[in-house]
Amino acid sequence: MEVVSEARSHGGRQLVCRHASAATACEMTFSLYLPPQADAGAVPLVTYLSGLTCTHANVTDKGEYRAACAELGLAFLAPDTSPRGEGIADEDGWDIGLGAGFYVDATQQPWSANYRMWRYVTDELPSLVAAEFPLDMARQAITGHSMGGHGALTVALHQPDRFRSVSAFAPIVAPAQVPWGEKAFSRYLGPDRASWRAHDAVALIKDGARVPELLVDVGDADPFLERELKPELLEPACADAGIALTLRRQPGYDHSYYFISTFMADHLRWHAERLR
Ligand SMILES: N[C@@H](CCC(=O)N[C@@H](CSC=O)C(=O)NCC(=O)O)C(=O)O
Repeated sequence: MEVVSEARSHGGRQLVCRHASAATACEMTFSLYLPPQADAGAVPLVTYLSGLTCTHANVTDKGEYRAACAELGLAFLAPDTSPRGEGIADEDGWDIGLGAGFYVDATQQPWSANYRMWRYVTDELPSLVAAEFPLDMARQAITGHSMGGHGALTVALHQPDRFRSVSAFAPIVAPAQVPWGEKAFSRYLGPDRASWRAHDAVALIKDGARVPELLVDVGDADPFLERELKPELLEPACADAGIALTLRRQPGYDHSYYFISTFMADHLRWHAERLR
């Protein structure tokens, strides 16, 4: 692993790192913020999964998480959203291919050669950062935005014992039912819709997956709300499953990092309470 850049921020360290990934068979870049408390011992880890078109850099530059992480003693990990590099499969459109890995392990050619983002974010990257940095992996939380909100929800629903808390900003809650998800899953997972259920938060909950509670913020001026995000589908699913859902519709907010950064500290405080 190579540290590409390091900068002091709020008394801690903002790192950008690159490494050769076995999961995606290419070089991957991630960012990691270590709060000042990491100088004295292992700190809890919040993983943030980003949305379509993003690299690690979008939230690192615009997410405004560092002041709260420094105050609360939280590390903040931001992976990339897809494999990248020469020879990696891609297709026209910002909602498929590069920047749009959808946090699944593709089973279909040509995608399956590199698009193994599930394995990357659930196994390879956590193992790497646990070995390299002072992180308390018994205290983990996960969050994300849009496609990354879908990733955070599905990862936590599959691994409820690993994460003490899960939240999301404007998540795609039922990708198998909306155009972004149908496009990605048909390419990456193939035509058998039964195989999509393992990567659809609403379907997972209906099929018995459980977390104790969820915090979800959406902006009511988000242009993707009705067609792609459909947060209302979470409400009956969580009610039937006994999952305590806090779904907040924030007036006037859109889908951008202006929205995410407004509520970032709020989410981090919510996670910190559960990571104590
Ligand atoms: N075509 C636009 C819109 C892409 C966009 O809004 N991407 C969101 C995530 S959407 C769901 O996963 C995003 O986070 N963009 C990055 C940012 O810094 O705002 C475009 O290409 O900009």
